[in-house]
Amino acid sequence: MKSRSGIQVMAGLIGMIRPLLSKMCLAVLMGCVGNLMATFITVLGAYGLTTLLGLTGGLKLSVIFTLLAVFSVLRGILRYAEQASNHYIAFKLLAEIRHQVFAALRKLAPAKLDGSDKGNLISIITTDIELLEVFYAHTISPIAIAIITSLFMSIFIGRFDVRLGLLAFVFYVIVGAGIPLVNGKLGSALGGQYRKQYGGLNTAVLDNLYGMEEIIQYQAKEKRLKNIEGYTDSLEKVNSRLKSNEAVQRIVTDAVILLAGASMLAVSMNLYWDGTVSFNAVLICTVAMLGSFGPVSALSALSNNLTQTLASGNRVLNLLEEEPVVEDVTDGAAAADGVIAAEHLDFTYSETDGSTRHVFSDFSAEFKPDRIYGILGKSGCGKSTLLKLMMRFYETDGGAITYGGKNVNEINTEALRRHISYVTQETFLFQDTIENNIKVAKADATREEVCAAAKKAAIHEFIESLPNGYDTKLSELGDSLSGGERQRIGIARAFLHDCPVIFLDEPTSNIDSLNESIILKSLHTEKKGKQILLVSHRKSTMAIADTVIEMN
Ligand SMILES: Nc1ncnc2c1ncn2[C@@H]1O[C@H](COP(=O)(O)OP(=O)(O)OP(=O)(O)O)[C@@H](O)[C@H]1O
Repeated sequence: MKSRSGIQVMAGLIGMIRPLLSKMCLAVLMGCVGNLMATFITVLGAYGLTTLLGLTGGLKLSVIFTLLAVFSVLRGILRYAEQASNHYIAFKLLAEIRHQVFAALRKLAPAKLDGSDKGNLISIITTDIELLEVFYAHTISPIAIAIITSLFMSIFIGRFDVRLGLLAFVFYVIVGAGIPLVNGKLGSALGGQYRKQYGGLNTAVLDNLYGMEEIIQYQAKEKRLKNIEGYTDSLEKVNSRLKSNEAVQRIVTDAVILLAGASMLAVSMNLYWDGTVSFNAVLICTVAMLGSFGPVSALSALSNNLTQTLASGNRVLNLLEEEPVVEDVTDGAAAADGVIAAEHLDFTYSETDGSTRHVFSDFSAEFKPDRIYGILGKSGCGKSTLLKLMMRFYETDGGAITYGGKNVNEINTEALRRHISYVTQETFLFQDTIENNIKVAKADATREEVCAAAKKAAIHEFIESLPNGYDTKLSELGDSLSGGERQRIGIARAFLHDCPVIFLDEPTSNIDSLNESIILKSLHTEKKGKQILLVSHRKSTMAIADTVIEMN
């Protein structure tokens, strides 16, 4: 995984704001004015004190009270407006980022989803993106507000004496930049570690959910629980270190703010004794110093979450920038008819962790129209991989896959996939009705077409026997259906799709011989004008193949 510095992640995330820049500027402006009003509510108190003490240079009490009333009301309104704008920007951007992430996933799938790191992917899509809200709503404008208000206050204090202004500036820099930078540096590895562990925990939980039956059957509960506990323990350890960093940061920030007030008092008193400044200045500068740390101390506190936010930002940016294993062809041929051929194929899987799995060396085969081909071979020899290469889920390292003599890399990927019905070893069922699940293959199919496809796949009678028939809703994970029923729905999809090429990967592995014979008969009837490739270990299924290709 590419690792960026905090500044690089921020630059990447800020780059996405461009369309909402004007709203962000408005939010910053309201934030600055609101925070300065909050500071001046205390500073006006100091002016009032100087007036009550009868010192020169004070303001009239009526003016002070009027300003106090105006500032108090406006402060509230501006704070609300600033927060509302920031959240509007944040949620608009989150929606945009989600669009971008799903567009990236569409490009990266199916190879990316073939990998093992699904839990991590889910935590990027859900919690990591969610965390960016903190960056957009509570990070960018606070940084801008802290810089602008600190400069304003340094100038305001500096008007009494430049040295006092400089002193204030130095303390603002320490609280607003020094402490967060040191804190961020100390916590950045921890923030990254926390996000990584969180992704790992997601993967482990998903694994256990999907493998619940195996866990129960082989009594692996203790071991799996230990595995989850391992993740939660290390998450807790990282979290408690993050929390103790946060506590130290708060203590140090408060101490520095008190030191700033004391220093301002000491230095301004010295200048007063020298006769350089009035007693007014001593009072007002000290109160202004103590009352103006709101924006910079917010920055200081922000560094605690910033490490995690930036780690999340890094993971989201990595996903957005990830190059797909295969780029879709959009300017190629629109059709993929004719003989399908694998010509001297070489292929090796490469995992993100650097490991590889060599599958093909100089493999060749040919598949002609109007025929059913059976593909045989021992487990793991690459039968499914051959189908995936023909679907162009992966690109070959050497040799070529051709359709009617055209290289698969020169055929529009969308047209290619529209040309093929691909039934995988596992049929995914959506939480929808059975009819809609079959209609995934052809959205505008009529009920008659759906029934016809279901009959060919030997699932019609079963569906009709359900109280709600084709309108039956499938529960989550489709667990309410048996493996064979799921498989037959997958096959019904392929019949409904009605393509010139059909790839079936172990289509009958869970199906009884009666239903198998109905499906095989349907395939036999359908084979005219089609190329059907059948991967199976079952002799009875292989019996309908016109040609059997043995893979070694
Ligand atoms: N996404 C992947 N990343 C890395 N290796 C993979 C991936 N998919 C499959 N493999 C490996 O490639 C080899 C070929 O896998 P493939 O699924 O094509 O075999 P198969 O002949 O269809 O096996 P089976 O008959 O058991 O279904 C196997 O060793 C498998 O572990």
